[in-house]
Amino acid sequence: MKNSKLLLYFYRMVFSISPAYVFTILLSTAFQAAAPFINIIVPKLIIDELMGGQDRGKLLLYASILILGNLFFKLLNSYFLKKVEVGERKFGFQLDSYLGNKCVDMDFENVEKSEILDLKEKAFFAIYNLSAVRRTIENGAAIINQIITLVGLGYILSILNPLIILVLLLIVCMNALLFKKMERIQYEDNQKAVYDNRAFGYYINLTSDFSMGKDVRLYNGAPLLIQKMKYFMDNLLVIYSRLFTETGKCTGLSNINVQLQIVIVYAYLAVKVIAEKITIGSFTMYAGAAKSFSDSLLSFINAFIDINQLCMYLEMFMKFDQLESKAMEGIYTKEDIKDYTIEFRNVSFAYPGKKEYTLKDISITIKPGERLSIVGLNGAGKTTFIKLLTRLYEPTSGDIYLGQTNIREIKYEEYVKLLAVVFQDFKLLSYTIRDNLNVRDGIEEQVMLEELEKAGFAKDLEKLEKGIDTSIYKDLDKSGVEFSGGQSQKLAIARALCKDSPIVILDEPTSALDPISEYEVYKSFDKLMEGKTAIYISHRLSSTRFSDKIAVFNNGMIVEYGPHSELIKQNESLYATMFKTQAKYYLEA
Ligand SMILES: Nc1ncnc2c1ncn2[C@@H]1O[C@H](COP(=O)(O)OP(=O)(O)OP(=O)(O)O)[C@@H](O)[C@H]1O
Repeated sequence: MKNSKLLLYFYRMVFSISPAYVFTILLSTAFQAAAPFINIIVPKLIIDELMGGQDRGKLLLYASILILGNLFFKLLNSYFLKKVEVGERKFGFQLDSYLGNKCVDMDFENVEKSEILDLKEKAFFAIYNLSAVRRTIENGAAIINQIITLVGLGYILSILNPLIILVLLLIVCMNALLFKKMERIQYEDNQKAVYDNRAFGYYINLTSDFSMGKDVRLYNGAPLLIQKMKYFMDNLLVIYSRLFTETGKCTGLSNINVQLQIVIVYAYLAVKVIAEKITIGSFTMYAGAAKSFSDSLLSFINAFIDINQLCMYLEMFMKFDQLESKAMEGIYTKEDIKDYTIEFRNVSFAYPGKKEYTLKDISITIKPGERLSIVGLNGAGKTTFIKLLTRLYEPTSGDIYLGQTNIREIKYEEYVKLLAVVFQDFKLLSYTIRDNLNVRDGIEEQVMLEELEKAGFAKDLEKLEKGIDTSIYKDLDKSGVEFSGGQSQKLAIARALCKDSPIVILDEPTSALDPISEYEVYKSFDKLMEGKTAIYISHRLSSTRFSDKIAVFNNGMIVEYGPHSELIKQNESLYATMFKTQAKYYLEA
């Protein structure tokens, strides 16, 4: 994308997030640009008056303009500085939530793609480590500011000698080239450091992630962690030491240039004064104007180069911002769907970046209200089947229908209302139980309590002092409770039930429940599902007794399908073998 287009896109986005912030910056910029002129023009008038007429009235007037003018601009600038600071904070929060929404809306399959992770890393690095957004806004303001100042000062200097502008321009350009070189080195090195930064950050987070504490301690993980951290830290140090050496050289050279410029301008002005071509007052004014002109020019060029350089980073940010979410496509709403028959038609699926298919030519129909149990050996593709049904991934080929509608054509946020899912690795949030269960508009406390009871959590709830208002985990509430695996699973089941969706999907729903709780859950399965379609994956094959149909997955295919009573009769079937092996184990024990 061309830089001008990129910047237009960017400033439009900033303006759409916070128009007030943009206006404050523009006003602040205009006042900042006007301020220096007082200190360049008025001292000349004072000095000339002192060397000439020495009119007290005039001197008093000039001195008053100088003092009051400076005071006025100082007050105004510090007022706007504070306003910009507050605006910047507010804009920062708005940008955080904008990016947060972007991440949440991103297609799930993108979350696992390394190129997308890298893009996100680069985009976030630009924003949070390089403050690319703030710098682009500031540079934009600086460019406007400097243009106003340069036009004014350029006019003053052109009265002296237009050539002086040329000399200043040359020296400033030399400095600008050095600055550009520094920026390029910085960009290259920052890009090189992306992977090492990500890996180092990952290991650093691991050290402070207490949920990993048990595994780290019991598997002697600390030395390996330290070793990995050191490895990536050493890589980063090599990159950054080159960066600082190179940028140091550039800074030294540019300082020499600045001194050279001072010598040239002062020598020229001194010659003019000696030749009585200009007054002492004019000497002061031109010297001040030349210094300010060169400062402004350098700031202008630097802001210009910096903004161009930042475009390289902003491009990552824009690419990330423009990632389209397939999940957001679709036209139909929940109300348009009258028939909840689920149909997989010749569905095959390979994970992104993988050649081999995890699911191969799956065709199956699940009628409304039916209970389907999915069983199979580890890695057979059971969870992947659920991921496709829940649209976390799209089939590589084939289609999934709900009634007569391809699920792709249903708006994603509407589609997920039809599903209540408990994944193997479900996550509860660090809110209260009530907030975790508040998954449907208008849900009442009584319903939450009933679903908690159905999921077998009633007795646990009685023991909680704050009942349904107990916080889960201690992240945000000191009195929060760390529930056991089984208790958490009951809460996750209750949350799914609270959604009151016509299709319930449970992946290993009872794996963490004690045998009695599991028995209770299965006993009340009819009540629990209440005519909903239920799909569940379980390695405990006793659960299949409660299902209407069983689909046996092997190597990404459905190899057996039917009710328990039929499959168990086929002695050689995978299902019968698995069922009998488990039953034998229990009986022998
Ligand atoms: N995100 C992923 N990227 C690449 N491959 C994956 C991903 N998730 C799973 N797989 C692979 O897909 C295959 C099927 O995994 P899946 O989780 O569907 O199996 P499963 O039948 O649910 O297994 P289990 O009974 O162990 O839970 C496995 O070989 C697994 O390694």
